[in-house]
Amino acid sequence: MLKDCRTVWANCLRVIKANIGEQSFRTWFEPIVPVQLHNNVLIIQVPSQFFYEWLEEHYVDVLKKGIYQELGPEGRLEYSIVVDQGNSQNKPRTVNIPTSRKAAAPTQAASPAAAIAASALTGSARNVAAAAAAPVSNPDMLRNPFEATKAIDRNYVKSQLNNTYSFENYVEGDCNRLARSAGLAVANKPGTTSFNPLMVYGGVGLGKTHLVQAIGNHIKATSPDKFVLYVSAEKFTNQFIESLRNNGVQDFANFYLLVDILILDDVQFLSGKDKTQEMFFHIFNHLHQAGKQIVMTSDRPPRDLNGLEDRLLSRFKWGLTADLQSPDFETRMAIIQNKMEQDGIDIPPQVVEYLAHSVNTNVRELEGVLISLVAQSSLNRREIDLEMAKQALRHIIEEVEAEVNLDFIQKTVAEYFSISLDLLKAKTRKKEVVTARQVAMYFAKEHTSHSLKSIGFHFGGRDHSTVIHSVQTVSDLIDSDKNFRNTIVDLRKKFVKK
Ligand SMILES: Nc1ncnc2c1ncn2[C@@H]1O[C@H](COP(=O)(O)OP(=O)(O)OP(=O)(O)O)[C@@H](O)[C@H]1O
Repeated sequence: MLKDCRTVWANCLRVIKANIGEQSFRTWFEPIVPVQLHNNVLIIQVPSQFFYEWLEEHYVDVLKKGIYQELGPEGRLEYSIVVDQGNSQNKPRTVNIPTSRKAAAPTQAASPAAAIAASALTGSARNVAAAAAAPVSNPDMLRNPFEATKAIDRNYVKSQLNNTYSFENYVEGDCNRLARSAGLAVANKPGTTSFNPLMVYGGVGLGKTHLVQAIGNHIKATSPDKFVLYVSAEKFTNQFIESLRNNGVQDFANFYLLVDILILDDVQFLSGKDKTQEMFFHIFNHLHQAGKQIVMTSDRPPRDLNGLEDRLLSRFKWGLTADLQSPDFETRMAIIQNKMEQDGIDIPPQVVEYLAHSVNTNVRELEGVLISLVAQSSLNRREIDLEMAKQALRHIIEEVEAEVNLDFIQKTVAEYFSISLDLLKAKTRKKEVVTARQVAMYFAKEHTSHSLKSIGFHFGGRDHSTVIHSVQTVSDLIDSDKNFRNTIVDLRKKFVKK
């Protein structure tokens, strides 16, 4: 009797179902569509390259068993798949790939750990010439994640969002404007903006985790049906290693494939971890192709992520890469005020200003200083005042003041000449303001590594020739005007390390 592909596949499924877990069956076999049976070759359609690779790695034995039972020893299996071309410009195409092994009497199933270790993911299948056809997709493939997590090792959901991180308490400044607004766009329309993946990078303690957690919290609050997962790259790696050890790689992948918004923190941690990168690469492809949102952080720009595979790095560039810089004086002030409000701390304005001037390294340090000051105050039962702040922060301040920065110079010079900071940077040509501005530029050139162009920019957007002129004028006045020389000597003391 002539068999048709649907009957053969239905019978194969029966064999498969009896041999694997229900969750795995639903995730990996229900989305498959039988398309053709010809000369003992059964062609099945799968939704993606990753899907095909996963089947070949993890279920080839059970597939062989089914085919053998239905079509005998000469039976063959071929996959019709959507090939990821590794380039967002190219549309996916469908290719037919024969299974790596021919149907045979079933053998002992290889352990998933062994399979992944001997990974055939980069095998010849990738190079098979593509035959153009319509892409295949099956939206049912992603099941209700919460249902799935019941069946899957609960360890995977342990690292989660901290709801104290929000956009509301993430202070905006020049240092983070692009990253913050891209984050907000992603949070409002996950998976549908061109910021996918969104990669946020920046130095230690500048707010990467806060920002990406705010994205996750926002999505959770506005779309409770979405499965948002925040995980550090370190945790991801440990879970993966653990899954290898426990023969639980399928469960690991099953779990991650169900995520709607994947937030991977500190992606630089994957450097040099080839197998983990490979797993992440496939999860990334699958989620991206299914229109799911991916958000990542890194302590450096993608081009400096040595030890990460090129194919992964090239995918990071598909979306948007936004950096976080150290906050400027005004942003530091706002961050302190925000923190005071949040924690109900009361600190006099001049102390706030002093802190914002003195701690200009990173936000975490700024917060740390604030906490230690509050602790000192409560231990000594004393109101926080400038003296106490100076005393408490002596070590940090000394360190920081050793590096005189532009903010500090501008503020000190403005104070010395009794004019406002705004006026110092304004367009006005009033004589006393011009002199103060020229002096401040002179010290900026002397004490910072800013270029002439950058100095001009920080003084109300002036060009570099204005800075050259200012420095020259001040030098001439030092030579010709004794009073002016004394002013400079006086001021210079404030910028020299004691
Ligand atoms: N713009 C900001 N507004 C308010 N708080 C901020 C801002 N940036 C950072 N913070 C706070 O600073 C602290 C450090 O931030 P976070 O942990 O997000 O930094 P990170 O860049 O992820 O650091 P690491 O490099 O160590 O992972 C957090 O308490 C965070 O809430």
